[in-house]
Amino acid sequence: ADADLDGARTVLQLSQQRLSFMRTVMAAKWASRAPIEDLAQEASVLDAARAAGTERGLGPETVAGVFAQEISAAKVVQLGWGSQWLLHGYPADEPAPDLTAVRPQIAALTPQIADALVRTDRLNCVRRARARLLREAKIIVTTQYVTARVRRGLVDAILRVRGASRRAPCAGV
Ligand SMILES: C=C(O[C@@H]1C=C(C(=O)O)C=C[C@H]1O)C(=O)O
Repeated sequence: ADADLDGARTVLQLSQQRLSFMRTVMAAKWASRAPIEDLAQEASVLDAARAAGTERGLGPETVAGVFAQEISAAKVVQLGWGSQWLLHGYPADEPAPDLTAVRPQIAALTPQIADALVRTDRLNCVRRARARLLREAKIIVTTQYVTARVRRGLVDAILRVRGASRRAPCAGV
């Protein structure tokens, strides 16, 4: 069961890494006047998440549920930067990044997150798992513009991840 908490901690660390790309993503969109939300890109992220889950014996929709929260978090952070630049201007002489260069780096985190999720499928057997993870999330997920609600969304989605087949009872976990 401690392994499950450990796996969840790793997912939170990788989520923090993923969110730390979002300032760059927003800068690229700002320069090209592209909207924050890109539904085609979201669909491809969710497809990759389902496939990664299935490959690892996880319920694909439960893995997609985690990535739905990753995406929602990503948009909150981008909106934070967009608001900041609307109010105060985009930083002088900061070059515009290339979105097509950043997205592969973000995509590379998907299998890593899925690997860590494999270790969390018995989290439901861990005492006070939600409270413990919320406390961890506050320490680990510190990207600017992340809110308590964003952290809660991530933690709750992690707690819902399950193996694809029927589970043994918690006794002995
Ligand atoms: C990160 C991006 O912004 C948004 C968030 C996404 C994500 O978290 O994967 C995908 C598409 C966008 O709605 C992006 O456009 O790549």
